[in-house]
Amino acid sequence: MNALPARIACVGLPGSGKSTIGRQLARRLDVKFIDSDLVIEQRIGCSIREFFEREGESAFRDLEEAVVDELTLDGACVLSTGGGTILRPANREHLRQRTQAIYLHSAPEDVFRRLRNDQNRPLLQVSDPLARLKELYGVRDPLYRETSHFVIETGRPSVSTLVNMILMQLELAGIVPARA
Ligand SMILES: Nc1ncnc2c1ncn2[C@@H]1O[C@H](COP(=O)(O)OP(=O)(O)O)[C@@H](O)[C@H]1O
Ligand SMILES: O=C(O)C1=C[C@@H](OP(=O)(O)O)[C@@H](O)[C@H](O)C1
Ligand SMILES: [Mg+2]
Repeated sequence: MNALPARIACVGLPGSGKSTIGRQLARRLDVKFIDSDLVIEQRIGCSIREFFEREGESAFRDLEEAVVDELTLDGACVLSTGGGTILRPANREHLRQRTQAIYLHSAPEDVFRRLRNDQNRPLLQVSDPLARLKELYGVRDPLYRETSHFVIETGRPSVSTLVNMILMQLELAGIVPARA
């Protein structure tokens, strides 16, 4: 059994449930919850969508890389990343080496259903968001897999069932203690 509790990270497409599941998982493990997007928004003083529009994606990725480097050295926590965090090789390496990374695998159709009416995802403010999600999936799915230690299928189960499934995987791997 490892020294407990571990640093756990959630990776996956926008709408795969990283923020929602990460928050519940942290509560269940009684560790701090950190959402890298919220940390970035606190630092820039505006929404990520506004920042994207004003400064462009690459300025956002620079900031994200600095924040991920910092947060993956923080103590025991559940860290929910942004969907594009895995695009930068340094982020993939930090997540792989410093955390137990969980890929919340979702089909583009599932996340499309969840995010249809969400105005806060800058990359999906296009005329055909489903086509955009399929494109993102094609590029990113191999990178999520390369980064992560566990893959969880999120298509059908509820958030609380997924949290239980993740806890079970982490217990089986000896990363968190088995519940009584
Ligand atoms: N397994 C799930 N079943 C149903 N709804 C979900 C599931 N996972 C996430 N959601 C919903 O989808 C939306 C996006 O989730 P969110 O946690 O913001 O995703 P991410 O942080 O990966 O972009 C939220 O409204 C959330 O409640
Ligand atoms: O997929 C992406 O490139 C992004 C996903 C967002 O996070 P979520 O995955 O929580 O939506 C956020 O980091 C930013 O808008 C960029
Ligand atoms: Mg999120």
